[in-house]
Amino acid sequence: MVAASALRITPPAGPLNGQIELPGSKSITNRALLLAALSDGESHLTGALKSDDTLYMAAALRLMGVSVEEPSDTSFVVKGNGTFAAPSEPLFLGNAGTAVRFLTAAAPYVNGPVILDGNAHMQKRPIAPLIAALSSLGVTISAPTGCPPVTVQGTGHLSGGQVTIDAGLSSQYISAILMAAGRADAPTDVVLEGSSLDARGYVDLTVAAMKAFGGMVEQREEMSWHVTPSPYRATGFRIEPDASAATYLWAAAALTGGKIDVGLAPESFSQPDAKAFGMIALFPHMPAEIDGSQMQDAVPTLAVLAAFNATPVRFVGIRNLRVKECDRISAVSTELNRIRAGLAREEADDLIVNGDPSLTGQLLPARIETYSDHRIAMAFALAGLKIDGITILDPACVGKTYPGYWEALESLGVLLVSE
Ligand SMILES: O=C(O)C1=C[C@@H](OP(=O)(O)O)[C@@H](O)[C@H](O)C1
Ligand SMILES: C=C(OP(=O)(O)O)C(=O)O
Repeated sequence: MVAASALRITPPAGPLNGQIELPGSKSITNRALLLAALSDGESHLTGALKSDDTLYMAAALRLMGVSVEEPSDTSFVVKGNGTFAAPSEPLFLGNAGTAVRFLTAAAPYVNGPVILDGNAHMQKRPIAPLIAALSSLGVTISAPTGCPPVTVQGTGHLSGGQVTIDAGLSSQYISAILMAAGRADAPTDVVLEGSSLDARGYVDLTVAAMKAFGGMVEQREEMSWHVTPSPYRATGFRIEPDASAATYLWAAAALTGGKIDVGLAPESFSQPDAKAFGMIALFPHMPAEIDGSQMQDAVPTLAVLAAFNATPVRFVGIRNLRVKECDRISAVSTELNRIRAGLAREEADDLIVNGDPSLTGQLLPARIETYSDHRIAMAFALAGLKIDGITILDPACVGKTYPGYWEALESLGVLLVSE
């Protein structure tokens, strides 16, 4: 079914009820793969996500001489020895932000040249602040366009020291440096420029994953972290289910008045997007303003849900959504307006959704453009649970993080027709 060029969704007649086994967390899987590769010994990762983003990461590590085996659909066995071989070809990482950013900071451990590249979308996603930070640590590195491709001349070492980084565009720059710094020659102080950090919860995930592999890292102040080098230790590591994936199912249940068990209570996730549950639970009385800065990947889910809310919702703190897989502020606004003109608008970097519960049950034919962005496809499928006529173009793009998404909806009784 995912080979179809479009999927038409039929609104279910009643509430969606059932149980769904979520895929593993993308963020945690890609952290664990890198940390296992930087460890000496054999790590067993279970509950892992197998999707475009994690398979690009695994393939890149193999090209750098790391043994990465896949004994099952949800596990990886990684044998690292703490060094990376020079890859014989450029590392192609699709549109996986985590893989590109994390491997860029780890590339100095290669003894030789490394080129990190991605698809056309990735070649528009900024990486200059990470390049500047690594240069200041003495790494020979360049990315002439400010986006991938990135070329690193590795020496097998990272010096450590003090590094200041502008993480205004992505928290992944900090996570990348912290993980790499665990193996540096000297302690590293990572200091953030500015006074606030969007997506801070992802840095907390990084710190937790480093500690699980024996890393020594502490947050010293609001805006600084200290890493003491110590060899990462291979370990058995269980990856938690993906919280961003859970948001679609929580929203599907809220929209249809059903109950979907995703196997884990919202408060049990350590990933930032689980916070979105608090907003979903308020539907159809979501607040007039939602700050998306600490649950960024859940904003498309919340925005589509907001289209059916009793009152309008303004999303603030979402500037970074412009540099994700696509410009998500513009994509969500454009596609909501495709369903019905006036349903959403952009105001500077805010998104305003003019919730209208009377959309429910209407026939509003709309072919939703998904911009190769898994989250646009998954979020707009939710509109198809309430409105007749919603067709999702390029449905296979969900393979970036949730290849089983359409099957999950079908297992809940949603009728999908391929076109
Ligand atoms: O560190 C991570 O795993 C992630 C951090 C966030 O990105 P930014 O830090 O670029 O906002 C998030 O959007 C992305 O899906 C995963
Ligand atoms: C922004 C995302 O991904 P990444 O930055 O890891 O490519 C996402 O999964 O929504």
